[in-house]
Amino acid sequence: MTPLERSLVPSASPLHADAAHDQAFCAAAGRLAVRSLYEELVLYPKPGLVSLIDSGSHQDMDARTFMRSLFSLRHYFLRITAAGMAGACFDELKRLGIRAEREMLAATGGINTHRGAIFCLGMLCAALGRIAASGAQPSPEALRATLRREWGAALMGHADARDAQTHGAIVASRHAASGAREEMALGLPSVFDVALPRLQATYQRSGDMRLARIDALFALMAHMSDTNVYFRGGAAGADMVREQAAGFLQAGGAAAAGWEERALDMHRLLVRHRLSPGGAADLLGATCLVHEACRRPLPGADGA
Ligand SMILES: CC(C)(COP(=O)(O)OP(=O)(O)OC[C@H]1O[C@@H](n2cnc3c(N)ncnc32)[C@H](O[C@H]2O[C@H](COP(=O)(O)OP(=O)(O)OP(=O)(O)O)[C@@H](O)[C@H]2O)[C@@H]1O)[C@@H](O)C(=O)NCCC(=O)NCCS
Ligand SMILES: Nc1ncnc2[nH]cnc12
Repeated sequence: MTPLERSLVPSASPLHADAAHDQAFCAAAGRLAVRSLYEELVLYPKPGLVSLIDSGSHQDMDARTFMRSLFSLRHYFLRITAAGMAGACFDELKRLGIRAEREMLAATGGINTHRGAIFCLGMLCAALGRIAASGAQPSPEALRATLRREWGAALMGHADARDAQTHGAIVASRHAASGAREEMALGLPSVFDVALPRLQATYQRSGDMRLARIDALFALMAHMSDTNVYFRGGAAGADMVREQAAGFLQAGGAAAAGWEERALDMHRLLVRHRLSPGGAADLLGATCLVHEACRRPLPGADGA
């Protein structure tokens, strides 16, 4: 851990006496969150999305924009883990999230690369910190229960209180579609009930994490309501993304022969229609974070 990382964890949690352990844990959780978003970025093929190979349906951003964004977020995830560990209320977490959004926009020249990720992975990091403070090990069940118990009511309020004309708000007013706020208020059902089981099943069968992430991404696209897709493509665009992704999974997903060509076909189709499932990309990052954080203890966690 660097001295700067150490200084970002202001004081040990009152519940957990060992400051060095707390600092190591927050630094490891922060690095894992950034790495999870990096794993999402480098995955290919991803229909309509930016990768190292191409910019999908985007004209104003490429992989370099995402790398700049990730660099700007490295201290945020550490800070929000520490805040969760110290028992912060939602308003404090929100202040950190808003500051991180500002830093991301400054790093990308005003382009929204990771707003959904700042929100969803940020809350997950806070929950990881909270669990570590109690001396427990993270598990998907513990993460979900912590989100509900500690910040559930405030997240419900956040979902109801739309204060700005964001793309998500515009979509909510035009379509019967939920978005990041509702997903978070319900405790990330798309991550815990849809993407994580799919990622784990494919990984168990194939032992190949790339294939597992591909299947998890397609499961998300087939299931969720992604305000990015609705904003650009309306209900017809959202139906197209869901049907195409469901068709890919019905054909056997990433386990079936010829899966890569089928995924590329969908990529080309979405690019033709200018559709980009950015919400699904963010939730894939969240799924990778949950999977890795629960697989083995993070440095600094009790027993690690
Ligand atoms: C709660 C907020 C995140 C705001 O949400 P809201 O829905 O009101 O506002 P949006 O600005 O639209 O942001 C929502 C972002 O969430 C992602 N997303 C979409 N659907 C879902 C979903 N079902 N579940 C989870 N996440 C979802 C999505 O992120 C991706 O979209 C980015 C690009 O989006 P956009 O700006 O629309 O850009 P383009 O398509 O390029 O636009 P055009 O070219 O067409 O013009 C992409 O990169 C992904 O990141 C949405 O962006 C939040 O703002 C908030 O409350 N912030 C405060 C911080 C906070 O509360 N923190 C708490 C502690 S962490
Ligand atoms: N790879 C990606 N492409 C486009 N939007 C995204 N939002 C998060 N990750 C993304």
